[in-house]
Amino acid sequence: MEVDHLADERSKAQFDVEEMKIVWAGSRHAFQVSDRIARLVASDPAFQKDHRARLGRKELFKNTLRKAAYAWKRINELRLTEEEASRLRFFVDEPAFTDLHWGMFVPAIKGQGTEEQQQKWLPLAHKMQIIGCYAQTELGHGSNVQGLETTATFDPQTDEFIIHSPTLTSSKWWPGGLGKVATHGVIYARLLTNGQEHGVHGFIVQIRSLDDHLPLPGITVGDIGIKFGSGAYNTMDNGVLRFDQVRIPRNQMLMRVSQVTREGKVVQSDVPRQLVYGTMVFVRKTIVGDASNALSRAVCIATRYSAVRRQFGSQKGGLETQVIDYKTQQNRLFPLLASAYAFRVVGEWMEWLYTDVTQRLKANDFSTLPEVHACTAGLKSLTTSATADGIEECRKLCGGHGYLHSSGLPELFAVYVPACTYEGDNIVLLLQVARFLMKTVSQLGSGKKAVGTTAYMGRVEQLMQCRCDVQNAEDWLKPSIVMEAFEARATRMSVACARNLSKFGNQEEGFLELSADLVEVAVAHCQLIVVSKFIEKLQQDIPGKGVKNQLENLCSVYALNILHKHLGDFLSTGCITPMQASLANDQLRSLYSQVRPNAVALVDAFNYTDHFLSSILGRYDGNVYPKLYEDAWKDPLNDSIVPDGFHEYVQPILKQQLRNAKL
Ligand SMILES: CC/C=C\C/C=C\C/C=C\C/C=C\CC/C=C/C(=O)SCCNC(=O)CCNC(=O)[C@H](O)C(C)(C)COP(=O)(O)OP(=O)(O)OC[C@H]1O[C@@H](n2cnc3c(N)ncnc32)[C@H](O)[C@@H]1OP(=O)(O)O
Ligand SMILES: Cc1cc2nc3c(=O)[nH]c(=O)nc-3n(C[C@H](O)[C@H](O)[C@H](O)COP(=O)(O)OP(=O)(O)OC[C@H]3O[C@@H](n4cnc5c(N)ncnc54)[C@H](O)[C@@H]3O)c2cc1C
Repeated sequence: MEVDHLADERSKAQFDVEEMKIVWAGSRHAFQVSDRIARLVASDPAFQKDHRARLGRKELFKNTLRKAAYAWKRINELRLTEEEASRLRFFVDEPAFTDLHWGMFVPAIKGQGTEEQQQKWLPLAHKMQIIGCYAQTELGHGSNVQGLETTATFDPQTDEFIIHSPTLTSSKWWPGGLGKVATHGVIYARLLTNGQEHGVHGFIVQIRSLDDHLPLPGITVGDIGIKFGSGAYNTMDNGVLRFDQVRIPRNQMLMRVSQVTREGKVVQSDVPRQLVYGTMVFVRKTIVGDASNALSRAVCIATRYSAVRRQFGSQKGGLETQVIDYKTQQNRLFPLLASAYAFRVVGEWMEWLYTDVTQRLKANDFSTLPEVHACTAGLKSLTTSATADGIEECRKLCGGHGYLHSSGLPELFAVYVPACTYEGDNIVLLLQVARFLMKTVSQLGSGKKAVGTTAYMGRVEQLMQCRCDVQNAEDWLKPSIVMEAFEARATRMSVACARNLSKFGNQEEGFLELSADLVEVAVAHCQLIVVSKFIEKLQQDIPGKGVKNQLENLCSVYALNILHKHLGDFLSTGCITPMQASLANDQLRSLYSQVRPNAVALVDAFNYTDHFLSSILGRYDGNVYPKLYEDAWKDPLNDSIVPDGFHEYVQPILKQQLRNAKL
C-alpha cells in the first residue's frame, strides 16, 4: 500500500487546493488540458527522462530526436489542438529543435512576413515539411543587433539577394536547432541595395537539402559544442553557420516592415522599423510566464523536502524538527513560493498585454509598442534573474541531497540559467527599460501623459513628497500603502537619475557613466509592475474556500520581502522610515506563520506529476529516503563491485605501498 508521508501536511491546508489549481492554470479549461496532457506524457514510457544524465552527447541528442518525432506522431494521431500540442512539448520537458521551430521561426514569419509570404511558408512549417530556426546572433555580436555583419546584397540582374558572411565574427553562432536539424532559418543580415545600407532585416534561407539533409552549396554549418551542465541543454543543437555568397530569391526577405522592389528600391511600410525585433518581444513575454514554471518546480521540490527533512530539536527521544519550521528556512523559501505565484500573475497579464498590442498593430496603432518593449524586456530580465537565483537557493535549501542529480535541481538550474542571457542579456534589457523611463521622466513637464505601467509617474509631485502612513505592522497589509511606497521609490529613483543625467553635456556619456544606477531604477520599476499586477489580480472575484486569502498572504510576502531586500532604496529616498521598515519585517514574520500550514498544499496546487518534477526529494508522497537509497544502486558505477580501472590504476599503488611497508 502506498503511504503518503505528507498527508499530515496536506490535512493542515486552510484553502481549497482544487480551486487553487484552477487559479494557477489560468482557467478551468487550461487546468483540464494541462492535467490531461501531463498524465498522458507521464504514463508513456517513451517519454522517460530519468536516464538522461548518463548518456553521452551523441546518444543524448539521438534520444531527443526520437522523443521529438514520437511527440509529433502522438500530436497527429490524437489530433491535438495547438494548445494541447504546446502543453505536450512542455511536459516532455526536453529542450529540442522544435522549441525554436514553433517558438521563433513560425512567429518570425507570422510577425514579419507579408500575407503572401505567410501563405507560402506557414503551411510548410505547420506540417513540419520544413524545420526552421532563428539565426540572429553571431560570433562577434549578440546584444548589439545593429552590429551584425552578415550581409544580404540585392542583385538586380538576377532578382536575388546574396547572403554572405564576410568575416569570421559574422558566423551565426548560437541559434538553437541550427546545428544539426534545421532545414531553413530566418537569418538576420544587413540589407544592401544599390550600394546603400538599410539596416538589419530577416531573410528566409534554406540551409540543408530536403532530400539528403546535406548543407546547400555555399553553406558551412555545425554544432557549437557542449554547453553548461551534463545532459541539460545539450539536447539542443545550438549551431554555427557561414554563408559564401548564397543566393536566395528576392521574395524571401521578410517584407512586412520594408520592401525591396524589382529595381532594388527600398520602400518602408507604415509600420515602425522596430517590428523587425518583434519576435524577441513575443518570446520575452513567453519567457516571463515560463519563469513561474521553472521557479514553481524548484519551490515544489524544496517545500516538500523541507517538510520531510528533520534536523535537531528532538525532545525526549521524540521526532526532530521539520526543517520547514525553522524561521530561516521560511525566510528563504516562502518569498520564492510567493515569487512563483507573482510571476504566474504577471505572466498572465503579459499575455493580455501582447494580445492587446497585436490587435493595435493590426489596426495601425503603434502607440503602445515602446511600453510593451520596455515591459517585456524588463520583466524578462527581472523574472529570469530571480528564477535562476531561486533555483540555486532551492538546491541549498535541500542541503546535501539537493546536490544529487536525482533531486532534479542541478539539471533544472543548468537548463534554466541561460534564460538570463538568451533573448537579451538581462543587464542590456534593463538598460532598455531605463532609457524608456528616462524618456518618460523628461516628457513629464511637456504635458505628454504617462500611460500604462508608467501612469504613476503622472503623480510625480505627490509621489516626490508623500509620507508613508504605516503606524503598526498590520498597516503593511494594505494594498494602497504598499503601492504608494513602491511607486514613490520608483519615481524618486527615476527622478534622481534623470537629474544626474541632465548634469552631463552629452546624454549618451551620462547614460554610460550612470548605467549601474539606471539598472537599479529599472529594477525598481519592474518590481512595482509585479506588485501592482498581483494587487490588481486580488481585486477580482476569486472563488474557492480560502483561496483569495492565501493569494493575499503571498502577495504581501512578495512585496514585503522585496522591500526588505531593497531597504537601502526605500530608506535613502525617504519613502519609509527605519521604524516602518522594522514593522514591515514584523509583518513578514507573521505572514510566514500563516503560510507555513499551507505550504505543501500551495505547491500541490501547481499540479505537477512526479514524472515532470523528476525529483526524488519532491515526490508527491514524500517517500524520500527509501527511494534515494534505491536510486543510488542504479548508478552504473554500482554495476560491478570492483570498478573498471581499479586493477589497472589503483591496485598497483596499493601494492607498491604494501611492498614499501614490508621493506
Ligand atoms: C523559442 C522559445 C519559445 C518559447 C519560450 C518559452 C520558454 C523559454 C524556454 C526556452 C527558450 C528556448 C530557447 C531560447 C532561444 C533564444 C533565442 C535568442 O536568444 S534570439 C536572439 C535574441 N537577441 C537579443 O535579444 C539581442 C538583444 N538586443 C536587442 O534586443 C537590441 O539590439 C537592443 C534592445 C539592445 C537595442 O539596440 P540599440 O542598438 O540600442 O537600439 P536600436 O537602434 O536597435 O533600437 C532603437 C529603438 O528601438 C527600440 N527597440 C529596441 N528593441 C525593440 C523591440 N524588441 N521592440 C520594440 N522596440 C524596440 C528602442 O527602445 C529604441 O527606441 P527609441 O528610438 O528610443 O524610441
Ligand atoms: C542557450 C542559448 C540559446 C540561444 N539561442 C539563440 C537562438 O536561437 N538564436 C539566436 O540568434 N541567438 C541565440 N542565443 C544568443 C543570445 O541571444 C545572446 O547570447 C544574447 O543575446 C547575449 O548576447 P551576447 O552573447 O552578445 O552577450 P554580450 O553582449 O557579449 O554580453 C557580455 C557582457 O557584456 C555586457 N554588455 C553588453 N552590452 C552592454 C552594454 N551596452 N552595456 C552594459 N553592458 C553590456 C553584458 O551585460 C554581459 O555581461 C542563445 C544563447 C544561449 C546562451
